[in-house]
Amino acid sequence: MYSLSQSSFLKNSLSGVSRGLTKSTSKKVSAPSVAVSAVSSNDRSGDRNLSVLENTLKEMRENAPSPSSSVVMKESELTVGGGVEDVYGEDSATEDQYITPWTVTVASGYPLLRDPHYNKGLAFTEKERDAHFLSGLLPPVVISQHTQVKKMMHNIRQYHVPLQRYMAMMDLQERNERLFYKLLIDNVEELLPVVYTPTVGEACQKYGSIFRQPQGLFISLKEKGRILEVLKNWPEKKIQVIVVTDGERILGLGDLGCQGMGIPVGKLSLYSALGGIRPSACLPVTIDVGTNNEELLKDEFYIGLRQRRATGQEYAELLDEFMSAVKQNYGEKVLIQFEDFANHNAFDLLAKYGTTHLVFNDDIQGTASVVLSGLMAALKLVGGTLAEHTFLFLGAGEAGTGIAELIALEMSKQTNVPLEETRKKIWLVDSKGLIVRSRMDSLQHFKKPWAHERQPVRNLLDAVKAIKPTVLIGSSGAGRTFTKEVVEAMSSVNEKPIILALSNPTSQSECTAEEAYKWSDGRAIFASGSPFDPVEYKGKVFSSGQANNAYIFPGFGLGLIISGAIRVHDDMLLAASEALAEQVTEENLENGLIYPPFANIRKISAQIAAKVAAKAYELGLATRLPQPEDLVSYAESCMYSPNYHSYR
Ligand SMILES: O=C([O-])CC(=O)C(=O)O
Ligand SMILES: [Mg+2]
Repeated sequence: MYSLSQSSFLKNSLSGVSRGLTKSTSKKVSAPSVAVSAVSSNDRSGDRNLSVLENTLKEMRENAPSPSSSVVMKESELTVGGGVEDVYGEDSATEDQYITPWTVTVASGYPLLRDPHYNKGLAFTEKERDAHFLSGLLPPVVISQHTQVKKMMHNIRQYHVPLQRYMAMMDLQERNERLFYKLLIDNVEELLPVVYTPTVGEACQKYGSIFRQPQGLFISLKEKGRILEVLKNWPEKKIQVIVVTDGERILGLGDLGCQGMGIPVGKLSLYSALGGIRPSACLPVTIDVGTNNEELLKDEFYIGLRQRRATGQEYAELLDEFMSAVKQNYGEKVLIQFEDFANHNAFDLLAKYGTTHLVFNDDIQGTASVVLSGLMAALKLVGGTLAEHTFLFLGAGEAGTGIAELIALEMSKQTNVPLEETRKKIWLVDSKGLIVRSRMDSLQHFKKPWAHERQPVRNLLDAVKAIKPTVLIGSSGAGRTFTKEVVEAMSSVNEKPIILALSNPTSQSECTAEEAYKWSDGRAIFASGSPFDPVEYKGKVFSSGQANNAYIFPGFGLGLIISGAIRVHDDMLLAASEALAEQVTEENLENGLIYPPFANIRKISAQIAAKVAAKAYELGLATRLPQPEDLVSYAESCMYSPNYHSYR
């Protein structure tokens, strides 16, 4: 049997493999910075499987979204599972990472049908069936991937319960990864709400009951002291993006503990589908330090540690060990996206690791970038510059203060007015009312920059009346807080009030699209974090955009990866906002849409990636040299394609 030391190497785009080399040598290859480690044993079916291996390697070389066009390759000797060959790019993290304690067979025959990375189901051709011992294992018919997509869509549409659709999609991902991504990419507008918000929220709430297969790495307090070892248990070695949560603030649903895993899994499937990052380069991680959710602690199906959350030093040490282990195992160019941490950790983690790691907080930075982009587009409808508008937020956490800061930064760049001044155009309301100077002493540190001079105001409605904002942004995670009175108050002071209800999932949205249009008498420019269907009001159909960080993070991450960026910089967020806003057409705007349709997201992601990468080069933060001439086509050429390849 011909097997690979961790078969998943195959799924990593590969730069080359050679057999029987045991001496350390080095050579130039024109291909990416990824690795293969192949292990041959004495099984007689080796040669059969080899053809799969070679073709798969070829396929992956063709399909490799790697930043490197040329890397030095080394072969060295390992002693795992028999005669060994190992090839790895020099910019891989450490050689040691390829010494793994076990091997996995690259399947042919029945196991091939059970391997989601290579399985093509009924799309295996006659020749492939003959060559790979599949004859008789499949019914006679051979169908195309296109027909498979059609069939799956038909099947999924039979389910009327969103969670069933979600489970059908997860099953597909476990069965046939390429078909899953093909389906998602080709039907992105229909399937985004299934694999992402709002359904992923319900999936997390019920994750214990629907859990079937681990889709990511669970790192709990039990793993303290051996997180590096745990990382090595993950079958993929060349990781480019990690999305990590500790489950404490999942969407607007609160503490879901270990069951927050649905979020990194969902985000990373968008990284691949929307941003073209190879699925095998994506690692979902949930850090389990317990949960304070009493219901989950009592739930017999709960999958996490049954204890209250560790905090303070215990928490910090676990996170620190994780961050160090990631860097040690995957190198410093792996992107770590923090997702759905509670406010009290999110800001500190970003500040702490922002100077040592390539980190990005999606809720603070991704949401900020997508909202700023929507505002740039909305200004084309309402007129004026950013600095001529007044902003009021409900919610002063990660999203609220993150967006506020990016708006203030952009205003400052546009007007040459210091940040301290531009911030004064932005007001935030939290659970205690308007954030004003007299509350300064009791405010959490991330709220302090927003404490401006004014009389205290106790609630949102009074704040709208007092501030008379032109833009109202909901980022509190609390649903139904933009009441009729609030929307009417916005509409009484604005011809076209801009109203963004960002909280997710739909149940937590500050108001519905229908409410926004009805209560503003059809004048609101509205977008929301979770999608709403078009609304008919007074004979006119109103479509609203989805102000969701899903527009940003996939392209943003791609831009970081293709430039080999080593740090995230705020100017990259601004670049991403501009790139996205440029994709909004006149026609979109005429229809009240301040975001382009998701149907074009791969092209949009390439544009975002190019602008982000260009900024990384400009700032001297890019390590992939020389800079490609045409970054947009380079980004496109690096994107993962879910089309099948032939295994001849
Ligand atoms: O996941 C989403 O839909 C957007 C997001 O980051 C959040 O709400 O936390
Ligand atoms: Mg989030």
